[in-house]
Amino acid sequence: MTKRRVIIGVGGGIAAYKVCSVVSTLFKTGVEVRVILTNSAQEFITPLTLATLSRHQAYTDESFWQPTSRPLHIELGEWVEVFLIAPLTANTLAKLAHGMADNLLTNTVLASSCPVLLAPAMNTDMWEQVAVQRNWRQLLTDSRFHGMETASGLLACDRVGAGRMAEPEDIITHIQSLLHTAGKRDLAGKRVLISAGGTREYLDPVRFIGNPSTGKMGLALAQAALHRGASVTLVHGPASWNVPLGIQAVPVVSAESMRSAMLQYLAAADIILMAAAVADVKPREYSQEKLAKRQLPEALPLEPVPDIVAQLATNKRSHQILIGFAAQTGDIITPALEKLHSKNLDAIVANPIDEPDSGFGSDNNKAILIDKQGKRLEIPPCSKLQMAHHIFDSLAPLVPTLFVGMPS
Ligand SMILES: Cc1cc2nc3c(=O)[nH]c(=O)nc-3n(C[C@H](O)[C@H](O)[C@H](O)COP(=O)(O)O)c2cc1C
Ligand SMILES: CC(C)(COP(=O)(O)O)[C@@H](O)C(=O)NCCC(=O)NCCS
Ligand SMILES: [Mg+2]
Repeated sequence: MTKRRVIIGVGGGIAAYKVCSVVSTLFKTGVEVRVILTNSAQEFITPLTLATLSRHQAYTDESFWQPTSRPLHIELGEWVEVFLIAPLTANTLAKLAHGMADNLLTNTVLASSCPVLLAPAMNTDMWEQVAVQRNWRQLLTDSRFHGMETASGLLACDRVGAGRMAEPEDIITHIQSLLHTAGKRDLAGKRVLISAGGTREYLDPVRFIGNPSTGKMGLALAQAALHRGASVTLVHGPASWNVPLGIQAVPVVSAESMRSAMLQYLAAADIILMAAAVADVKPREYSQEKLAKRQLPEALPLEPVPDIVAQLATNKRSHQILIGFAAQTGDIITPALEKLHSKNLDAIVANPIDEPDSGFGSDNNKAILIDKQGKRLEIPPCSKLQMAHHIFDSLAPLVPTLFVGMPS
Protein backbone atom coordinates (compact mmCIF):
# COMPACT_ATOMS: atom_id res chain seq x y z
CA MET A 1 0.00 0.00 0.00
CA THR A 2 1.36 3.43 -0.89
CA LYS A 3 2.03 5.61 2.12
CA ARG A 4 0.12 8.83 2.75
CA ARG A 5 2.18 12.03 2.41
CA VAL A 6 2.14 14.85 4.93
CA ILE A 7 4.28 18.01 5.16
CA ILE A 8 4.68 19.66 8.54
CA GLY A 9 5.73 23.31 8.45
CA VAL A 10 7.15 24.44 11.78
CA GLY A 11 7.06 28.12 12.79
CA GLY A 12 9.15 29.96 15.35
CA GLY A 13 7.16 29.55 18.56
CA ILE A 14 7.80 27.74 21.80
CA ALA A 15 4.96 25.31 20.96
CA ALA A 16 7.31 23.89 18.27
CA TYR A 17 8.49 21.35 20.85
CA LYS A 18 5.08 19.64 20.65
CA VAL A 19 5.46 19.07 16.92
CA CYS A 20 8.12 16.41 17.60
CA SER A 21 5.45 14.08 18.96
CA VAL A 22 3.18 14.77 15.97
CA VAL A 23 6.01 13.76 13.62
CA SER A 24 6.85 10.68 15.67
CA THR A 25 3.25 9.46 15.90
CA LEU A 26 2.56 10.01 12.20
CA PHE A 27 5.70 8.08 11.27
CA LYS A 28 4.67 5.21 13.53
CA THR A 29 1.22 5.05 11.92
CA GLY A 30 2.82 4.57 8.50
CA VAL A 31 2.59 8.15 7.19
CA GLU A 32 5.50 9.63 5.19
CA VAL A 33 6.42 12.96 6.74
CA ARG A 34 8.53 15.82 5.39
CA VAL A 35 9.34 18.71 7.71
CA ILE A 36 10.05 22.33 6.76
CA LEU A 37 11.45 24.62 9.46
CA THR A 38 11.44 28.40 9.24
CA ASN A 39 14.64 30.17 10.31
CA SER A 40 12.96 31.16 13.59
CA ALA A 41 11.75 27.60 14.20
CA GLN A 42 15.40 26.50 14.29
CA GLU A 43 15.91 28.71 17.35
CA PHE A 44 13.47 26.39 19.18
CA ILE A 45 14.04 22.89 17.76
CA THR A 46 16.68 21.51 15.46
CA PRO A 47 16.41 20.03 11.97
CA LEU A 48 18.41 17.10 13.38
CA THR A 49 15.61 16.17 15.81
CA LEU A 50 12.93 16.37 13.15
CA ALA A 51 15.03 14.59 10.51
CA THR A 52 15.67 11.74 12.93
CA LEU A 53 12.01 11.42 13.95
CA SER A 54 10.74 11.60 10.35
CA ARG A 55 13.55 9.37 8.99
CA HIS A 56 14.18 11.96 6.26
CA GLN A 57 16.12 15.17 5.78
CA ALA A 58 14.35 18.11 7.41
CA TYR A 59 14.21 21.11 5.09
CA THR A 60 15.25 24.68 5.90
CA ASP A 61 15.77 27.84 3.84
CA GLU A 62 19.27 26.58 3.19
CA SER A 63 17.76 23.65 1.26
CA PHE A 64 15.46 26.13 -0.55
CA TRP A 65 18.41 27.94 -2.16
CA GLN A 66 20.33 24.80 -3.22
CA PRO A 67 20.80 24.60 -6.99
CA THR A 68 18.88 21.46 -8.04
CA SER A 69 17.23 20.29 -11.25
CA ARG A 70 13.74 21.18 -9.97
CA PRO A 71 12.98 23.74 -7.26
CA LEU A 72 12.40 22.10 -3.90
CA HIS A 73 9.15 23.99 -3.17
CA ILE A 74 7.69 22.76 -6.48
CA GLU A 75 8.73 19.14 -5.81
CA LEU A 76 7.29 19.28 -2.29
CA GLY A 77 4.14 21.08 -3.45
CA GLU A 78 3.43 18.33 -5.98
CA TRP A 79 4.19 15.58 -3.47
CA VAL A 80 2.07 16.65 -0.49
CA GLU A 81 -1.45 15.35 0.32
CA VAL A 82 -2.03 17.21 3.59
CA PHE A 83 -0.06 20.18 4.90
CA LEU A 84 0.13 21.04 8.61
CA ILE A 85 1.54 24.32 9.90
CA ALA A 86 2.24 24.13 13.62
CA PRO A 87 2.83 26.30 15.47
CA LEU A 88 1.39 28.90 13.11
CA THR A 89 3.02 32.18 14.18
CA ALA A 90 1.46 35.63 13.81
CA ASN A 91 4.17 36.31 11.24
CA THR A 92 3.52 33.28 9.01
CA LEU A 93 -0.24 33.81 9.36
CA ALA A 94 0.15 37.38 8.04
CA LYS A 95 2.24 36.17 5.11
CA LEU A 96 -0.26 33.44 4.16
CA ALA A 97 -3.22 35.82 4.46
CA HIS A 98 -1.54 38.07 1.89
CA GLY A 99 -0.17 35.36 -0.41
CA MET A 100 3.41 36.26 0.44
CA ALA A 101 6.28 33.86 -0.17
CA ASP A 102 9.72 34.73 1.21
CA ASN A 103 10.88 31.37 2.55
CA LEU A 104 10.61 27.64 1.80
CA LEU A 105 7.51 27.15 3.95
CA THR A 106 5.39 29.91 2.41
CA ASN A 107 6.59 29.12 -1.13
CA THR A 108 5.63 25.45 -0.69
CA VAL A 109 2.15 26.46 0.52
CA LEU A 110 1.70 28.54 -2.64
CA ALA A 111 3.11 25.78 -4.84
CA SER A 112 0.64 23.17 -3.51
CA SER A 113 -3.13 22.79 -3.67
CA CYS A 114 -3.84 20.27 -0.87
CA PRO A 115 -5.74 20.99 2.38
CA VAL A 116 -3.68 23.00 4.89
CA LEU A 117 -4.32 22.47 8.60
CA LEU A 118 -3.35 25.45 10.75
CA ALA A 119 -2.54 25.22 14.47
CA PRO A 120 -1.89 28.77 15.70
CA ALA A 121 -0.04 29.39 18.96
CA MET A 122 0.80 32.70 20.54
CA ASN A 123 0.62 34.94 23.53
CA THR A 124 -2.95 36.13 24.25
CA ASP A 125 -2.29 39.78 23.38
CA MET A 126 -0.72 38.74 20.09
CA TRP A 127 -3.58 36.34 19.26
CA GLU A 128 -6.26 38.92 20.11
CA GLN A 129 -4.69 41.76 18.07
CA VAL A 130 -7.16 43.16 15.57
CA ALA A 131 -4.65 42.64 12.74
CA VAL A 132 -3.98 39.01 13.72
CA GLN A 133 -7.68 38.19 14.01
CA ARG A 134 -8.36 39.92 10.70
CA ASN A 135 -5.63 37.85 9.01
CA TRP A 136 -7.02 34.66 10.59
CA ARG A 137 -10.58 35.30 9.39
CA GLN A 138 -9.28 36.34 5.97
CA LEU A 139 -7.18 33.20 5.54
CA LEU A 140 -10.05 30.91 6.55
CA THR A 141 -12.29 32.32 3.80
CA ASP A 142 -10.14 30.19 1.47
CA SER A 143 -11.61 26.69 1.82
CA ARG A 144 -8.25 24.92 1.51
CA PHE A 145 -7.30 26.24 4.96
CA HIS A 146 -8.66 24.35 7.98
CA GLY A 147 -8.17 26.27 11.23
CA MET A 148 -7.83 24.58 14.60
CA GLU A 149 -9.11 26.56 17.56
CA THR A 150 -6.64 27.74 20.17
CA ALA A 151 -7.25 26.74 23.77
CA SER A 152 -7.30 28.94 26.83
CA GLY A 153 -4.81 28.02 29.49
CA LEU A 154 -1.29 28.52 30.76
CA LEU A 155 1.05 30.05 28.19
CA ALA A 156 4.85 30.00 28.15
CA CYS A 157 4.86 33.65 29.24
CA ASP A 158 3.04 32.60 32.44
CA ARG A 159 -0.13 34.28 31.29
CA VAL A 160 -3.37 32.34 31.41
CA GLY A 161 -5.50 33.09 28.37
CA ALA A 162 -6.31 32.29 24.76
CA GLY A 163 -3.59 31.27 22.31
CA ARG A 164 -2.49 27.78 23.40
CA MET A 165 -1.80 25.48 20.49
CA ALA A 166 -4.15 22.53 19.91
CA GLU A 167 -2.78 19.36 21.51
CA PRO A 168 -0.79 16.88 19.34
CA GLU A 169 -3.42 14.13 19.57
CA ASP A 170 -6.14 16.45 18.22
CA ILE A 171 -3.79 17.65 15.46
CA ILE A 172 -3.10 14.03 14.47
CA THR A 173 -6.81 13.15 14.42
CA HIS A 174 -7.51 16.16 12.21
CA ILE A 175 -4.71 15.18 9.81
CA GLN A 176 -6.16 11.65 9.59
CA SER A 177 -9.58 13.15 8.79
CA LEU A 178 -8.12 15.35 6.06
CA LEU A 179 -6.28 12.35 4.58
CA HIS A 180 -9.67 10.57 4.38
CA THR A 181 -11.79 13.47 3.06
CA ALA A 182 -9.15 15.38 1.06
CA GLY A 183 -10.51 18.44 2.84
CA LYS A 184 -14.15 18.01 1.75
CA ARG A 185 -16.63 19.82 4.04
CA ASP A 186 -19.76 17.92 3.10
CA LEU A 187 -21.39 18.53 6.50
CA ALA A 188 -20.95 22.32 6.38
CA GLY A 189 -24.06 24.03 7.71
CA LYS A 190 -25.33 20.77 9.25
CA ARG A 191 -25.89 20.09 12.93
CA VAL A 192 -24.90 16.66 14.17
CA LEU A 193 -26.07 15.35 17.55
CA ILE A 194 -24.18 12.38 18.96
CA SER A 195 -24.47 10.36 22.15
CA ALA A 196 -21.42 8.55 23.45
CA GLY A 197 -20.23 6.37 26.28
CA GLY A 198 -22.01 4.36 28.91
CA THR A 199 -24.66 5.53 31.34
CA ARG A 200 -24.62 4.79 35.06
CA GLU A 201 -27.62 3.89 37.22
CA TYR A 202 -26.71 4.34 40.85
CA LEU A 203 -27.95 2.10 43.65
CA ASP A 204 -26.37 4.35 46.27
CA PRO A 205 -23.71 7.10 46.04
CA VAL A 206 -20.91 4.62 45.28
CA ARG A 207 -22.42 1.68 43.39
CA PHE A 208 -23.94 1.63 39.95
CA ILE A 209 -25.07 -0.52 37.05
CA GLY A 210 -23.01 0.36 34.02
CA ASN A 211 -21.06 -1.11 31.13
CA PRO A 212 -17.51 -0.94 29.79
CA SER A 213 -18.28 1.56 26.99
CA THR A 214 -15.53 4.20 26.82
CA GLY A 215 -17.34 6.50 24.37
CA LYS A 216 -14.45 6.35 21.89
CA MET A 217 -16.74 5.55 18.95
CA GLY A 218 -19.01 8.52 19.73
CA LEU A 219 -15.98 10.76 20.19
CA ALA A 220 -14.62 9.63 16.79
CA LEU A 221 -18.01 10.40 15.17
CA ALA A 222 -17.94 13.87 16.75
CA GLN A 223 -14.40 14.54 15.51
CA ALA A 224 -15.15 13.27 12.00
CA ALA A 225 -18.31 15.42 11.78
CA LEU A 226 -16.44 18.49 13.06
CA HIS A 227 -13.64 17.97 10.53
CA ARG A 228 -16.26 17.71 7.73
CA GLY A 229 -17.63 21.12 8.70
CA ALA A 230 -20.60 20.25 10.96
CA SER A 231 -21.66 21.92 14.19
CA VAL A 232 -21.44 19.09 16.68
CA THR A 233 -23.12 18.44 20.03
CA LEU A 234 -21.77 15.46 21.97
CA VAL A 235 -23.90 14.15 24.84
CA HIS A 236 -21.62 11.80 26.72
CA GLY A 237 -21.52 9.63 29.80
CA PRO A 238 -18.54 9.61 32.20
CA ALA A 239 -15.39 9.46 30.03
CA SER A 240 -11.64 9.42 30.46
CA TRP A 241 -11.06 11.70 27.44
CA ASN A 242 -11.43 15.45 27.01
CA VAL A 243 -13.83 16.73 24.40
CA PRO A 244 -11.76 18.44 21.66
CA LEU A 245 -12.16 22.18 21.09
CA GLY A 246 -14.95 23.12 18.73
CA ILE A 247 -17.35 20.41 19.90
CA GLN A 248 -20.22 21.33 22.24
CA ALA A 249 -20.00 18.86 25.13
CA VAL A 250 -22.97 17.90 27.29
CA PRO A 251 -21.86 15.57 30.10
CA VAL A 252 -24.53 13.31 31.60
CA VAL A 253 -24.58 10.32 33.96
CA SER A 254 -27.87 8.40 33.93
CA ALA A 255 -30.10 7.26 31.07
CA GLU A 256 -32.70 9.78 32.24
CA SER A 257 -30.23 12.68 32.01
CA MET A 258 -29.04 11.46 28.60
CA ARG A 259 -32.67 11.23 27.43
CA SER A 260 -33.49 14.79 28.45
CA ALA A 261 -30.27 16.17 26.89
CA MET A 262 -30.85 14.33 23.60
CA LEU A 263 -34.48 15.49 23.41
CA GLN A 264 -33.39 19.06 24.21
CA TYR A 265 -30.95 19.17 21.26
CA LEU A 266 -33.02 16.97 18.90
CA ALA A 267 -35.05 19.73 17.22
CA ALA A 268 -31.96 21.58 15.94
CA ALA A 269 -30.17 18.46 14.62
CA ASP A 270 -29.96 17.26 11.02
CA ILE A 271 -28.24 13.98 11.84
CA ILE A 272 -28.53 12.11 15.14
CA LEU A 273 -26.18 9.23 15.98
CA MET A 274 -26.99 7.25 19.09
CA ALA A 275 -23.63 5.61 19.80
CA ALA A 276 -24.02 5.53 23.60
CA ALA A 277 -24.36 2.25 25.45
CA VAL A 278 -27.34 2.94 27.69
CA ALA A 279 -27.82 0.71 30.71
CA ASP A 280 -31.20 -0.90 30.01
CA VAL A 281 -32.24 -1.14 33.64
CA LYS A 282 -31.78 0.67 36.93
CA PRO A 283 -32.18 -0.35 40.55
CA ARG A 284 -35.78 0.24 41.63
CA GLU A 285 -34.66 1.96 44.84
CA TYR A 286 -31.93 4.58 45.29
CA SER A 287 -30.38 5.12 48.74
CA GLN A 288 -29.06 8.64 49.47
CA GLU A 289 -26.68 7.10 52.04
CA LYS A 290 -24.02 4.55 51.14
CA LEU A 291 -25.47 1.12 51.97
CA ALA A 292 -23.46 -0.99 54.39
CA LYS A 293 -22.27 -4.31 52.97
CA ARG A 294 -24.77 -6.20 55.11
CA GLN A 295 -27.62 -4.01 53.80
CA LEU A 296 -26.98 -4.98 50.20
CA PRO A 297 -29.87 -7.08 48.91
CA GLU A 298 -29.16 -10.56 47.60
CA ALA A 299 -31.36 -9.91 44.59
CA LEU A 300 -31.58 -6.39 43.21
CA PRO A 301 -35.06 -5.29 42.10
CA LEU A 302 -34.69 -3.56 38.71
CA GLU A 303 -36.85 -1.43 36.47
CA PRO A 304 -36.37 -0.32 32.87
CA VAL A 305 -34.81 3.03 31.98
CA PRO A 306 -36.27 5.17 29.17
CA ASP A 307 -35.68 3.82 25.64
CA ILE A 308 -33.86 6.90 24.33
CA VAL A 309 -33.46 5.92 20.70
CA ALA A 310 -37.15 4.95 20.44
CA GLN A 311 -38.15 8.33 21.89
CA LEU A 312 -35.86 10.14 19.44
CA ALA A 313 -37.44 8.20 16.57
CA THR A 314 -40.95 9.15 17.72
CA ASN A 315 -40.09 12.84 18.12
CA LYS A 316 -37.93 13.39 15.05
CA ARG A 317 -39.17 15.08 11.89
CA SER A 318 -38.95 13.40 8.50
CA HIS A 319 -35.90 15.31 7.23
CA GLN A 320 -33.82 14.27 10.25
CA ILE A 321 -31.65 11.15 9.95
CA LEU A 322 -31.43 8.90 13.01
CA ILE A 323 -28.74 6.24 13.22
CA GLY A 324 -28.62 3.64 15.99
CA PHE A 325 -25.83 1.38 17.11
CA ALA A 326 -26.16 -2.26 18.14
CA ALA A 327 -23.29 -3.79 20.07
CA GLN A 328 -23.77 -7.54 19.88
CA THR A 329 -22.15 -10.89 20.48
CA GLY A 330 -22.53 -13.85 18.11
CA ASP A 331 -25.03 -13.10 15.32
CA ILE A 332 -24.85 -9.32 15.01
CA ILE A 333 -27.27 -8.98 12.08
CA THR A 334 -30.57 -10.42 13.37
CA PRO A 335 -30.83 -8.31 16.54
CA ALA A 336 -29.62 -5.21 14.64
CA LEU A 337 -32.34 -5.65 11.97
CA GLU A 338 -34.91 -6.13 14.72
CA LYS A 339 -33.79 -2.88 16.40
CA LEU A 340 -33.65 -1.00 13.07
CA HIS A 341 -37.27 -1.79 12.25
CA SER A 342 -38.88 -1.90 15.70
CA LYS A 343 -37.40 1.48 16.63
CA ASN A 344 -37.97 3.05 13.23
CA LEU A 345 -34.35 4.09 12.60
CA ASP A 346 -32.92 5.27 9.27
CA ALA A 347 -29.91 3.00 9.66
CA ILE A 348 -28.11 0.92 12.24
CA VAL A 349 -24.45 0.15 12.83
CA ALA A 350 -24.10 -3.45 14.01
CA ASN A 351 -20.78 -4.03 15.67
CA PRO A 352 -19.35 -7.15 17.29
CA ILE A 353 -18.11 -6.81 20.86
CA ASP A 354 -16.83 -10.38 21.16
CA GLU A 355 -14.06 -10.17 18.59
CA PRO A 356 -10.45 -9.13 19.17
CA ASP A 357 -9.56 -5.44 18.64
CA SER A 358 -13.15 -4.30 18.19
CA GLY A 359 -16.01 -2.95 20.30
CA PHE A 360 -15.73 -1.56 23.83
CA GLY A 361 -12.57 0.36 24.67
CA SER A 362 -10.65 -0.56 21.53
CA ASP A 363 -9.23 2.14 19.24
CA ASN A 364 -10.37 0.00 16.33
CA ASN A 365 -13.69 -1.38 15.27
CA LYS A 366 -15.50 -3.26 12.52
CA ALA A 367 -19.17 -3.16 11.68
CA ILE A 368 -21.97 -3.64 9.21
CA LEU A 369 -24.04 -0.55 8.42
CA ILE A 370 -27.61 -1.47 7.47
CA ASP A 371 -30.07 1.10 6.18
CA LYS A 372 -33.85 0.83 6.37
CA GLN A 373 -34.09 -0.41 2.78
CA GLY A 374 -31.91 -3.31 3.89
CA LYS A 375 -28.79 -2.18 2.03
CA ARG A 376 -25.67 -3.39 3.83
CA LEU A 377 -22.22 -1.85 3.92
CA GLU A 378 -19.50 -3.92 5.48
CA ILE A 379 -16.92 -1.71 7.18
CA PRO A 380 -13.72 -3.77 7.50
CA PRO A 381 -11.50 -3.49 10.60
CA CYS A 382 -10.25 0.08 10.85
CA SER A 383 -9.77 2.83 13.41
CA LYS A 384 -12.89 4.25 15.03
CA LEU A 385 -12.17 7.56 13.27
CA GLN A 386 -12.05 5.83 9.88
CA MET A 387 -15.26 4.00 10.72
CA ALA A 388 -16.89 7.33 11.58
CA HIS A 389 -15.85 8.67 8.16
CA HIS A 390 -17.21 5.55 6.40
CA ILE A 391 -20.52 6.14 8.17
CA PHE A 392 -20.67 9.80 7.09
CA ASP A 393 -19.60 8.84 3.55
CA SER A 394 -22.68 6.65 3.28
CA LEU A 395 -25.19 9.09 4.77
CA ALA A 396 -25.30 11.11 1.52
CA PRO A 397 -26.87 8.39 -0.65
CA LEU A 398 -29.14 7.43 2.25
CA VAL A 399 -30.84 10.84 2.12
CA PRO A 400 -30.16 12.24 -1.36
CA THR A 401 -31.35 15.76 -0.55
CA LEU A 402 -29.01 16.09 2.41
CA PHE A 403 -26.01 17.41 0.56
CA VAL A 404 -27.66 19.25 -2.32
CA GLY A 405 -26.10 22.68 -2.64
CA MET A 406 -23.40 21.93 -0.12
CA PRO A 407 -19.86 23.02 -0.96
CA SER A 408 -17.67 20.04 -1.80
C1 LIG B 1 10.95 33.07 23.08
C2 LIG B 1 10.08 33.41 21.92
C3 LIG B 1 8.85 32.83 21.79
C4 LIG B 1 8.02 33.15 20.74
N1 LIG B 1 6.80 32.56 20.66
C5 LIG B 1 5.98 32.88 19.66
C6 LIG B 1 4.70 32.29 19.56
O1 LIG B 1 4.32 31.46 20.38
N2 LIG B 1 3.89 32.67 18.56
C7 LIG B 1 4.26 33.59 17.62
O2 LIG B 1 3.45 33.90 16.75
N3 LIG B 1 5.49 34.15 17.67
C8 LIG B 1 6.35 33.82 18.66
N4 LIG B 1 7.59 34.40 18.71
C9 LIG B 1 7.97 35.38 17.67
C10 LIG B 1 8.40 34.69 16.35
O3 LIG B 1 9.47 33.81 16.58
C11 LIG B 1 8.77 35.76 15.34
O4 LIG B 1 7.63 36.53 15.02
C12 LIG B 1 9.35 35.16 14.08
O5 LIG B 1 9.59 36.19 13.15
C13 LIG B 1 8.44 34.14 13.43
O6 LIG B 1 8.99 33.67 12.25
P1 LIG B 1 8.31 32.51 11.39
O7 LIG B 1 6.88 32.88 11.22
O8 LIG B 1 9.04 32.55 10.11
O9 LIG B 1 8.53 31.24 12.11
C14 LIG B 1 8.46 34.09 19.77
C15 LIG B 1 9.71 34.64 19.86
C16 LIG B 1 10.53 34.32 20.93
C17 LIG B 1 11.89 34.97 21.03
C1 LIG C 1 3.97 26.78 25.19
C2 LIG C 1 2.94 25.70 25.27
C3 LIG C 1 3.07 24.79 24.07
C4 LIG C 1 3.23 24.93 26.54
O1 LIG C 1 2.32 23.86 26.63
P1 LIG C 1 2.34 22.87 27.90
O2 LIG C 1 1.93 23.72 29.09
O3 LIG C 1 1.33 21.80 27.59
O4 LIG C 1 3.75 22.36 28.01
C5 LIG C 1 1.49 26.29 25.33
O5 LIG C 1 1.40 27.10 26.44
C6 LIG C 1 1.14 27.07 24.07
O6 LIG C 1 0.75 26.52 23.06
N1 LIG C 1 1.29 28.42 24.18
C7 LIG C 1 1.07 29.35 23.10
C8 LIG C 1 2.35 29.97 22.63
C9 LIG C 1 3.09 30.73 23.71
O7 LIG C 1 2.90 30.55 24.90
N2 LIG C 1 3.97 31.58 23.19
C10 LIG C 1 4.88 32.31 23.99
C11 LIG C 1 4.28 33.52 24.51
S1 LIG C 1 5.55 34.67 24.81
MG1 LIG D 1 -29.42 -1.03 24.38
